[in-house]
Amino acid sequence: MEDERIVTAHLMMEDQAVEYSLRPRYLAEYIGQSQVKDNMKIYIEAAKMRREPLDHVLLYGPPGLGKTTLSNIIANELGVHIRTTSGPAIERPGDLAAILSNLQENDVLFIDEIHRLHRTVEEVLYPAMEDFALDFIIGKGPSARSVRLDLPKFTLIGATTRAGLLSAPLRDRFGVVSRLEYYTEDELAFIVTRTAEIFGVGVVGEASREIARRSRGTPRIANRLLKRVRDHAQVRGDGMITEEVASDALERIQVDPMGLDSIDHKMLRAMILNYGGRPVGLDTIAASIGEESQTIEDVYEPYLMQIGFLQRTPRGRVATSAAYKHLGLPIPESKG
Ligand SMILES: Nc1ncnc2c1ncn2[C@@H]1O[C@H](COP(=O)(O)OP(=O)(O)OP(=O)(O)O)[C@@H](O)[C@H]1O
Repeated sequence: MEDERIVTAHLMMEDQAVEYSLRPRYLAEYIGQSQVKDNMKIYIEAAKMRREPLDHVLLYGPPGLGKTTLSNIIANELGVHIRTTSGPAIERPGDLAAILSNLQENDVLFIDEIHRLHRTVEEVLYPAMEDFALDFIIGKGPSARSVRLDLPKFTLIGATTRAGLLSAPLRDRFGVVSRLEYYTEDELAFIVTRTAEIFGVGVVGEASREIARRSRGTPRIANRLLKRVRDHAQVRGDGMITEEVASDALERIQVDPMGLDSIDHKMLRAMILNYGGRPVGLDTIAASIGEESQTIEDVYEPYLMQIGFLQRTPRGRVATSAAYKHLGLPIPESKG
C-alpha cells in the first residue's frame, strides 16, 4: 500500500523515467545538506590531492533524500567510475568477490540498502574495506589454508534508511558517516524551480513554495507532485503553474497543506479517536491502517515526528496537540 501513495518517498515506476535526468551531477548543484556537502568537498579534494581513494562513506536517513544522487556526485567529482548494486541483490559471497575484483583503482562501489546484506556476504567486505583484499579458504580440515588476493583500492559508499540495523564490525569500517536530513521549504522550493526548468514549464515562486510545503521534506516527493501539478496546469489552464493551479491540483490529489494524505489522517484519527489519545503500540497502529509495522516505523513515523505530530514514548506512540489541531479535533485538557 505504501508504494501506491502519491506521497511515498520510495521510488515509484513513474519516477524512474525522469529521475536520471533530474539528478544533479556536481556538489554545487546539490541543494541543501550543507554540512554533509561541506565536509564531503574537503574529503574529495584531499583524496584527489593524495591520489588515493576516498575513505569509505556511510550515508543514512529516510528514503528519497538523495543518497543515490550524492553517491553519483561523489564519484563524478572524484573523476572515477561508480558501480551500483544493493544489499539484497548480492546473493552469494562469490557475487561480491566478482564485483570487487572488477573495480578499477579508486573506483566507487555503491551498495544501496546495505543493512540487507547477507551475513556471509558481509564478511567478504571486512578485509576488502580494511586491507583491499579477499581472503579465501582453500581445502578442508587440517590441511585448509587461507589465501589472500589483492584488490584494487576502492571507496565503498553504503546507503541505508536504518543505520541501527548495521552490524558493529561493518559500521566501524566506514571512515565517514553522514546523516541526510529532511529538506527545508526553501530548499525544496529551489528544487521544484530547478526541476520545472528542466521540464520546460513555468512555475511562479509561490506555487513552488506551495508544492514544497506539501512534499514532506523530500525531493523525490517534490518532483513527483510537480509532475502531477504540471498535468493539471496543462489540461485546465495555459500550462503555467500559478499558486492557484498548484493548490487546486494538490487538493484534488488529496495531499493536505502539511503533506499528509488520507492514510496519515486515518492513522492519526485512529490513534486519537479509538485510543483516546493514550500511547498506542506500533503493531496496533499498523493493524488500524492495514500496513506493516516496519513501514510505519521507517516511512510514516519519521516525518510525523519531524513536524511534531507524533511522539515516541516508552509506552507507545502518542499524537501531539499539534496533530489534534491540524485535524480539527478538540484538544483534551491533559494535552493543554
Ligand atoms: N540535494 C538535491 N538537490 C536536487 N535534487 C535532489 C537532491 N536530492 C535528491 N534530489 C532529487 O530527488 C530524487 C531522489 O533522490 P535519490 O534517488 O538520490 O534518493 P535516495 O535517498 O537515494 O532514495 P532511495 O535510496 O530511497 O531510493 C533524484 O532524482 C533527484 O532529482
